[in-house]
Amino acid sequence: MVLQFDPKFLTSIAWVGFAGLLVLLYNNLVVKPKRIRSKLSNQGINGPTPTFLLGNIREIMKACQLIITTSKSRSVEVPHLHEIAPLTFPFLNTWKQKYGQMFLFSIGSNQILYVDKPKVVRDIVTCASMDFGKPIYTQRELRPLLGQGIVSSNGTTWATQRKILAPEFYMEKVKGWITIIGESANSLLNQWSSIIEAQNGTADIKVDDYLLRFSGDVISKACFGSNYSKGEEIFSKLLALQDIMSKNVFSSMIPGMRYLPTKNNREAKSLERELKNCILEVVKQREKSCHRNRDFLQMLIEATKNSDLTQDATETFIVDNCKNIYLAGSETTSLSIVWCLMLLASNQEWQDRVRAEALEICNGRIPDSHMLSKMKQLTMVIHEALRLYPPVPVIPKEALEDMELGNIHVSKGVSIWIMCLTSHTDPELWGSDAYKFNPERFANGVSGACKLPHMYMPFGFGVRICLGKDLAMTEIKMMLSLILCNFTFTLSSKYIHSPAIKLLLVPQHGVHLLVKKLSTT
Ligand code: HEM
Repeated sequence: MVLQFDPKFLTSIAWVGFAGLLVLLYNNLVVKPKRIRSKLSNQGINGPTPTFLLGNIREIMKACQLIITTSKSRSVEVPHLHEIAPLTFPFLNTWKQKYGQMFLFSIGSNQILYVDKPKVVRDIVTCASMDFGKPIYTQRELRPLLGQGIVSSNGTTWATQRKILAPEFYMEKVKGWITIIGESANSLLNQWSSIIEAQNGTADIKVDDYLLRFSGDVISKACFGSNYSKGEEIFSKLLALQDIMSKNVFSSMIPGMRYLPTKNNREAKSLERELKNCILEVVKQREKSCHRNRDFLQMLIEATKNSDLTQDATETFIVDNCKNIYLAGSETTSLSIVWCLMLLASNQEWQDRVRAEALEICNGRIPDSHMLSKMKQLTMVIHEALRLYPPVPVIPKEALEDMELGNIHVSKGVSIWIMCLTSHTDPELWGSDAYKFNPERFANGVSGACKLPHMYMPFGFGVRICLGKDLAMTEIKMMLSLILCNFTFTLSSKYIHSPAIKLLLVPQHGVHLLVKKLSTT
């Protein structure tokens, strides 16, 4: 029997559907944001007026553009004071002066509550509720990059992923990777030595890419074991995808933007597909081979074997989490080393101090984890660099349900930005030298350095705290101690001090160092 419908009936259905869609859009783009704003305004929290669809994107882009233009002509010198929030987030700085330590602004239709008040930050940092998660906009807007992996997922999906992934990065596991880390670091030393030799004793080296290769190399080997050359291919595709996505981070948040067939969107889609195929190819090879490595990829494969996930869900779980570990673990680590080198190059006294410590402990050997744990002065320098130049300068969260945070009623759907750049340099918490490089403040740990230790959060906070913290600290210490034992370095005249945001806190023009072999006499 063939069902026949009256065309008039079908037209009315289409109109009802269209009207429903309009109501839904009106509700999401106008009614909901207005309700959120008015609820916060009643609690004394205000902010810049948003425009329809764009929110405050125009002001944000204008402020950032101004900074990019002026940075091109900025002088070479590293400032005596490392006050970088006004350079990197000029719009937040302006609004903070106008609306105080808490205000609301919008990116597209996303309502963002900026919080800088120590008492409220403390309540947020200690909130263990599962209703407090990662912003939904990161899942939506950064989907090609992050998929539904651990970095952006929420609820039970996140809890399952964390339970499987976290033990793989405990210190005991990291100790098992120490040879891989040492070998990858050694390969950088050999490359720099050859360049220095070829340039008669002093080389001007832009260090960023070497360090990114180092941290990518470590993850490739730790995650993919013997298939690590495939890991390198995956890493370079991910970097290309990250580059595309970081170009229009704000405009991609305009509602509907990600559906348009723009050049960027098409390229991102195609790279996303290639990445998926690459990772699944390695998985297939593994399943055929009788040789089973005990690496991260194998653990992901085995975790899905005992689950009731469908074939599609299994593939998504493996692919997205491989991508997440590369993204979360490579550039963050390499940037931390780059900022440490910049600070040590411009503070000769500290460079000499940490070199003396590293030489004494290493005594000509590649350090093991016990030797690394004895490097107290180096740990102080790393903490100080992470304080002044945290690679993740803003930690975004979202109220997934209506909730109370530090006496503020926050509606479901409000994103909350905790900016560690500012909490790391608040003179009330760190003293009058808060903007100065002074690793000595960490001589008695974080609690000795800061009046409210929870305000130091380079690795985030709460249940979502970085799970690669131990691996990152081990890599940073290994690389820095070996560089210090083999080379001396100062800032090159090519270096332009220009911290900028490209998803992470990066030196916009890279870090150029003048590097010499350390004389052993
Ligand atoms: C110095 C280097 C690193 C820094 C500064 C850093 C910083 C961060 C920050 C700020 C977060 C967000 C925490 C939050 O939302 O409260 C995070 C999450 C995460 N990091 Fe790291 N990270 C680093 C290295 C690594 C490494 C080496 C790995 C692994 C290979 C890694 C894996 C992750 C993962 C998987 C998450 C998501 C955790 C979750 O949501 O449950 N990170 N990291």
